[in-house]
Amino acid sequence: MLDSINGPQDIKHFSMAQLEKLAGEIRELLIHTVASNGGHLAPNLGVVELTLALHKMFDSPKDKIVWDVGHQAYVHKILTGRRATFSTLRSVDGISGFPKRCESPHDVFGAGHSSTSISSAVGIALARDLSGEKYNVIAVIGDGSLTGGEAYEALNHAGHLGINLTVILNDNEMSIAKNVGAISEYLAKMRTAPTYSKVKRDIDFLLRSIPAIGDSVAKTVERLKGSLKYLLVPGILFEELGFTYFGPIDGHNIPSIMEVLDKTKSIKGPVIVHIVTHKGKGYQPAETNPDKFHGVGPFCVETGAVIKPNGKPPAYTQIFGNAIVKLAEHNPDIVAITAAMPDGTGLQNFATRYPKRFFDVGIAEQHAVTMAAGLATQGKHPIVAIYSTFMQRAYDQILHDVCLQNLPVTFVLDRAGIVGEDGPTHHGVFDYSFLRHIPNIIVMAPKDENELQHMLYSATEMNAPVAIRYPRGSGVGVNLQSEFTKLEIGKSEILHAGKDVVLFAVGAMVEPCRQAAELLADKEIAAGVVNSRFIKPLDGTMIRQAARDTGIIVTVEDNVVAGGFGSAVLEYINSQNLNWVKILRLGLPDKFIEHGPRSYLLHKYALDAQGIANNVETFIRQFGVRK
Ligand SMILES: Cc1ncc(C[n+]2csc(CCOP(=O)(O)OP(=O)(O)O)c2C)c(N)n1
Ligand SMILES: CC(=O)[C@@H](O)[C@H](O)COP(=O)(O)O
Ligand SMILES: [Mg+2]
Repeated sequence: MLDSINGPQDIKHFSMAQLEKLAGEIRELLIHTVASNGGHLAPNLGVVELTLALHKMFDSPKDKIVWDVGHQAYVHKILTGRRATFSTLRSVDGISGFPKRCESPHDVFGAGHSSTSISSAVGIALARDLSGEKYNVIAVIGDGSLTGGEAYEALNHAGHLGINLTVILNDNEMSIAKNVGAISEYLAKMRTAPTYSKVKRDIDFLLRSIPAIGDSVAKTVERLKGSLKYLLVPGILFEELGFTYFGPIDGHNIPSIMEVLDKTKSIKGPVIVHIVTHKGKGYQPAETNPDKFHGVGPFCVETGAVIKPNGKPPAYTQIFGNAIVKLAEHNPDIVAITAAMPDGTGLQNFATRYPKRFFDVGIAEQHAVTMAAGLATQGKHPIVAIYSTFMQRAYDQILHDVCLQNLPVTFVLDRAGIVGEDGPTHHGVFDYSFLRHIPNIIVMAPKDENELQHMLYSATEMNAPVAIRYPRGSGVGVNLQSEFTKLEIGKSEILHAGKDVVLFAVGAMVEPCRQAAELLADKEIAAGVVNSRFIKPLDGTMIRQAARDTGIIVTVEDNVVAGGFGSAVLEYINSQNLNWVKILRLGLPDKFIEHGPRSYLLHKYALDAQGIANNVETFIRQFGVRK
C-alpha cells in the first residue's frame, strides 16, 4: 500500500481500515530507515495517525501545515512525495531531517529550532487574509515546544487578531526528557480532566454527606469546584487567550482526529486541538525509552541496541558532566541550568547528585540565561549548559543581562562547530562571532578533554562571564588528568615552533592543525602550531611574536570566518600596525552548511588535516617561504 503513495492525494479515498494498515507500513519504514540512518524515531512514531488525518482532511500544499521543530515531519515527508527517497534521510545530498522549503512545496516553513510554528502560521495566515485567498493554516506543536516563550507570544497575538488558524497540540508528556513546567502539569490535568460522570459522583457524594457536615464536605466542595473548572471550561488557558479549545482527544484514533479537524474548518478565529499521543508508539524499545529514541544513532531493530562505534574516546559531553559534578563538590555556589536537555548536555549526573542546585527550565533559553544572571547577583555561580545553536536564542540575555552587569555566569556550549546530520539549523558555527564582540565576556575553546576540565575549573574561579565551547562527539582521546589547573586568562600555548608559518588553531582545530604541520613538514614547510585557547581576550604577545618570527599567520576555526577568531586576529594585527604580516583565515564560508556526517563536512570544507595543509601550502607558495 505504501508503495502506491506518491502524494497526499493518494490517501484521500482510503477507508479507515486502509489508513490503519498504511499506518503500520509507515511505522515499519520509519523504524528501518532510522535504524540505518539515525534520526528522530520516537517523535515520528507518535504522529503517524495525526499526519494521516491531517493529509486526509486538508489539501496540502494549498492548505499550509507547519511543523514545530520539524523533527517529527518524517511521516509528512513520506506522504508528500518523498517516500521513494526517504532512505536518503539525513545522508549526504539526501532529504533533510527537518522541513525545508527548497525540498518540497509541502514544507511551507523551515524548522529545527523549537517554538516557531505558531508565529510562522500567524504570518502565513495574515498573508492569506491580506491577499484575500482562502486556505487553512495548521501549526503542529508538541507539549515540549509549548514551553518555549515564542509560542506564547504567538498565541497571544493570534488571539488578539482573532485570526483563522488551527494549532494542533501534540501532547505526549515528553520533551526530549520528561516534559517540565506548570503548563505541562496543566496539560496533565486536562488529560485526566474529570468526565461528567465523575463530577456527578462528586455531587451525589456531597448530597449524601450533608448530615455529616464537616471537613469532608468542604474537601468535596473544593474537589467539585476543581472538577467543574476543568469540566465546564477545559482548555480554559487557551480559551482565555481567544482560542476555541477541542480536546483532549486520542491522537492515535484517526476517525476522532478527522472528526475534530472537520469541525475546526467551520470555526471562526483561532482553534487549538489538544491531542494525546504516545511518543515512540509502535516500537517497544521506543515506547519504553522515548527519551533514548527521541534522537537516536543507528540501532539494531531486533533489540533496540544502539550501534556504538567501538573504541571511541568519551564525548566532551561526558567529560563536562563528570567535571561539573566534581567542581560542585568543592564549590557550593555552583548551580547548573539546562533548557530541556539534561541528557544531551551531560547534566543528568549533576541533577541526580545535586537536585536542589539543578534547574531544567524547559525549552526556554532566554529565561535560562536571565535566571542565571539573577542567581549570580546573589552570589551563585550558574553553569548554563545550552547547545551552541540554541544559545543563539539568548543572545540579548547574554549581552544585556549578564555581560553588561559583568556577572559570573559560565556558558557551556556543547555541539559547537559542525554537528553533522542535523544540518544547517543545528551546526554551532556562529558562536565565536556572536560572543567575542560583547564586552566583559571571556571566550575559550579546549584543544582536548583535559583542557576542557581546566577551562571549566578556571571559569568557576573567574568572577566574570565566561563561554566555553566544544564539539559534538568524542574528544581527542588523551589520558584524563584528575587534577584541574587554573589557566591564565588570555594565555595561549606553543605546541611546536616553525620558522615559515604559524598556525593559530582554536578548540577542535588544534589536533588537525598539529597533524597538518606534520604533512607540511614533508613539503619542507616548517609550520608552528599555537593552541590559542582564548578567542577573547587574544594573546597579543603570541601574535606579535609570530609576526616577527615568520610574518605569515594562518588562523583555523570551526566557526564561520566572518567575525570569528581569525577576524579577531586580523583586527589585532591591524590595530598593532603589523602591516607586513600575511594572514590566511581558515574556517567556514559565508553560507549555511548542509547536513552530512561531521567528518565528511570537515573534509569538504578543508578543516581536516589534509585540507588545512593544502591551503597553507598554497598560501605559502604564493608568498614564498622566508629563506
Ligand atoms: C530552541 C530549541 N531548543 C532546544 C531544542 C532541542 N529540542 C528538539 S526537540 C525538543 C523537544 C521537543 O518536545 P515536543 O515539542 O514535545 O516534541 P516531541 O519530540 O515530544 O514530539 C527539544 C528540546 C530545539 N530544537 N530548539
Ligand atoms: C531536534 C533537536 O533539536 C534535537 O533532538 C537535536 O537533534 C539533538 O541533537 P543531539 O543529537 O546532538 O543531542
Ligand atoms: Mg512532546
